Amino acid sequence: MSLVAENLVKNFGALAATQNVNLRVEGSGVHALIGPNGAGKTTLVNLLSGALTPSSGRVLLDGQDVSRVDMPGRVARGLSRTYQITSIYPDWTVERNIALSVQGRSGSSFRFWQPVAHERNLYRQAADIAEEVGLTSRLHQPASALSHGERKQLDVALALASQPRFLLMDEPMAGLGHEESGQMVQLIRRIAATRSVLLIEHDMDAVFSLARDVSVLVYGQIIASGTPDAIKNDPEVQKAYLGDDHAA
Ligand SMILES: Nc1ncnc2c1ncn2[C@@H]1O[C@H](COP(=O)(O)OP(=O)(O)OP(=O)(O)O)[C@@H](O)[C@H]1O
Repeated sequence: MSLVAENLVKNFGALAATQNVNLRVEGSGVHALIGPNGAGKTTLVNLLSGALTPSSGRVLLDGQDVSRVDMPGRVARGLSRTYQITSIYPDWTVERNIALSVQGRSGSSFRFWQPVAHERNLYRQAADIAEEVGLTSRLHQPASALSHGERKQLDVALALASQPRFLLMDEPMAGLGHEESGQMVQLIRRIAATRSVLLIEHDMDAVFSLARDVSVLVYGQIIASGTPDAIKNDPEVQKAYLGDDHAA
């Protein structure tokens, strides 16, 4: 189970948003990607997920070159992502939002000869995913009735609908209060027990409590990769990004 960026480059005109990035995300657990605003974190996730094509370099999924494979193709190979801006249908119930995502991402077309059994199966899977993200009690509520934190949980549920082995999470704590952030940390920990998670996050307490490995991106380049302790104590990282707050 490995997701690898190899000499990855992305240019937007004259701007090199991703500069020769080498990154290896492997095994279950959380690999955090941190860096200042505009460092190129979202661009890198877009390259890994297939939303963007690299200017040069490769993305390897379990050793296979997927650089030219589109997003649905990568989802089918076990790579999914959450977004900074969610794509939830507010008038639909939580259950329906998840069920449609299961159907949409399973790649299997509608089985017209057993529609009822198929639908039952979709809703059973939706209920299982809702349970995993802690939304069972909200299953039959419209998504518009959810709190901001619950909506983030639903966003994670939609990403889990394709049964990914790799999950790219783009700022899942953004806009969450203290308690909601704590719940999201627990949820990510549960997810990462059996999956490989690449987490982009500005909340350093969350990053350092969750991550097994941390990579630091500055001006499109990875300036350091290592354990949370090694990163906290790296003078270059402190200078470029962390300041003294997280120095041990
Ligand atoms: N489609 C695009 N066209 C042109 N420039 C872009 C495009 N997408 C991103 N950029 C630029 O690339 C750089 C990296 O942006 P990116 O959104 O990847 O950074 P980020 O680290 O995710 O930032 P943040 O933490 O604020 O979300 C920025 O200078 C941004 O303006």
